[in-house]
Amino acid sequence: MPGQEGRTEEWGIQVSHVDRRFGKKMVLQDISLEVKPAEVFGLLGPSGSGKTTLVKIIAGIDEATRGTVVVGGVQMPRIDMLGKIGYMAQSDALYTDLTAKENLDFFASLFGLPSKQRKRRIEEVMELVNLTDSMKKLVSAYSGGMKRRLSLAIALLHRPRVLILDEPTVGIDPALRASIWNELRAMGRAGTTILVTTHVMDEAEKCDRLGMLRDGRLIAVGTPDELKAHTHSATIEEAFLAYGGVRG
Ligand SMILES: Nc1ncnc2c1ncn2[C@@H]1O[C@H](COP(=O)(O)OP(=O)(O)OP(=O)(O)O)[C@@H](O)[C@H]1O
Repeated sequence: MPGQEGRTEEWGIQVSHVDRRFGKKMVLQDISLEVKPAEVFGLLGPSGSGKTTLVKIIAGIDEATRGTVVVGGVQMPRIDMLGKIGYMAQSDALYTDLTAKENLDFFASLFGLPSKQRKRRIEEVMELVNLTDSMKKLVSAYSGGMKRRLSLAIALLHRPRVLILDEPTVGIDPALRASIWNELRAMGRAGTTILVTTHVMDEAEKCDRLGMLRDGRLIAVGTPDELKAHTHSATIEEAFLAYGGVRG
């Protein structure tokens, strides 16, 4: 239907021959990868390997020096994709002098969430990240982990078809981390395409497929089992090291 969101099968991500250079520094080199619709795809790599730079380009916040990125059939960056992509940055983009509820209201209107659905959806996402009791608190009084959780709630608010999460569970305790991952898996099954960066190996195991980045290059792509089998490794960490990665 014209003007309607695409069908689930259209919401994949295609990255083709992407370079990103900052001055003389080549931060991403010839990255090509495909995230299939409704897949949970993990980007794994040590600090400084280029994960954030790559997800920013995919989300349309930064632009490649060379190469193309297509999300949901649309070449990025495109301002009108804002409402279709949920992006959670590594540093929280929150208004600290507002309450959580006020932040959610602001982003809900920015995303064009119909006001009828707004209240209910805000309650749902806050419940999901276990912040219901802190809805009216000023964000300046939130801990680091609470801010991460609120950022995640905001990224989920408009039920985006594509969810891009940059280290979403940093500073979040193991029990809540497990419940957030359960929810991400459920969203994947329900048709959301999810791209997530992580340092955490047990999170990597929960992804359908993984891309391993080192020094701005993609050194391996596959399911966790494929990557382990290919390198005769017992764990993803061992596989990563076998592919030439370094510890994060
Ligand atoms: N705006 C910029 N100008 C110059 N260099 C940059 C810029 N943004 C990123 N870089 C460099 O690009 C490289 C990759 O950074 P990036 O943040 O993408 O890595 P990362 O894998 O996400 O690391 P981390 O896990 O620590 O977040 C780093 O060497 C960083 O210093």
